[in-house]
Amino acid sequence: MRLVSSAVAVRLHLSSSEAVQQSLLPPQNMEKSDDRREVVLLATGSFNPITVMHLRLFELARDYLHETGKYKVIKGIISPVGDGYKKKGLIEASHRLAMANLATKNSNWIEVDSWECSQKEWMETVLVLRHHQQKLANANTSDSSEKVVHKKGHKRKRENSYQDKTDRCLQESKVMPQVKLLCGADMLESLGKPNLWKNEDVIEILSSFGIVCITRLGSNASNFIYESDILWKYKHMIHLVEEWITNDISSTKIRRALRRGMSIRYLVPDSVVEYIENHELYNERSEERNSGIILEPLARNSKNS
Ligand SMILES: Nc1ncnc2c1ncn2[C@@H]1O[C@H](COP(=O)(O)OP(=O)(O)OP(=O)(O)O)[C@@H](O)[C@H]1O
Ligand SMILES: NC(=O)c1ccc[n+]([C@@H]2O[C@H](COP(=O)(O)O)[C@@H](O)[C@H]2O)c1
Ligand SMILES: [Zn+2]
Repeated sequence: MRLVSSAVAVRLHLSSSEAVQQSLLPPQNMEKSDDRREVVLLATGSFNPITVMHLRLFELARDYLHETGKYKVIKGIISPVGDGYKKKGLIEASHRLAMANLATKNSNWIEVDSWECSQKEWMETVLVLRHHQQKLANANTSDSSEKVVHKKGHKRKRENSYQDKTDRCLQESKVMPQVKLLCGADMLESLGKPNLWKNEDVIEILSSFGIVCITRLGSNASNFIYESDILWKYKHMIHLVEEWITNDISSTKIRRALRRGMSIRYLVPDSVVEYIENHELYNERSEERNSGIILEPLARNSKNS
């Protein structure tokens, strides 16, 4: 349930006499005021295949944001990249999507979204963030336009008066959840690779959304922020989360183990192990997919530069 400030809730839903009654009710009957900003965490990546560390990123980020007292994480979204990304060894999105769905089956807040990987071509991460932010905005607007007021025992649609619009804006600015990019420190560092990311995209990701970054062995996120002028400027939009229980699980290592016929049990969820076995995924042949092909963002950005 979405929590709105009680003042706004009172103005939106109640007549003045109801409002007076409501204000006299004991606190447990009133909608609790919660000033924390709602956040949706969006993780993009290959997920080739999904590992338990990908799931841990979400848990770590949520704990961290809740501990600040300023944010309330309402959803996590895993968005596997489309086949057009052309990364070496990237298997079909349909399999990566299916494995991610199996892996998140037991989570009541992390979901998998197929919008990005069902696009014909690879798309910049900023567009994926925009898409999910827009989806939330649409849901929010239709929610509020469907609200009804009770007057003389009748229900009617909210009027579209100036006051109504102002109320709605006030409510939306209060409750509109913010999509934030969730990533590991290696992905943060990739922002500095020539031709991989456009500067304007990095600026928009930082200024309009923000990043929650989990530390990773082999990467030094805080040093990278220090060395990058853009990241330094927007450092207030980057939440750096320390993973104390370090674990160097990566999809590359999972694929390597599989090629060598070694067990990957307990590194990925059991259902994913089973899916990989049943579909005979990941072997020397699949590792050669896209071999010799330039990664799409590199190809696209060097063409345009
Ligand atoms: N062990 C980890 N610690 C921190 N972040 C991680 C870890 N594993 C994956 N991530 C993050 O998860 C996101 C998706 O990563 P990706 O699908 O590339 O997995 P990966 O394990 O890094 O795979 P690969 O080895 O193929 O690059 C990225 O933001 C990446 O930084
Ligand atoms: N310019 C960009 O928007 C850009 C560049 C490189 C990678 N990415 C994204 O970052 C993620 C990286 O995933 P991998 O670490 O698995 O390669 C993917 O989701 C990819 O689409 C975005
Ligand atoms: Zn990676």
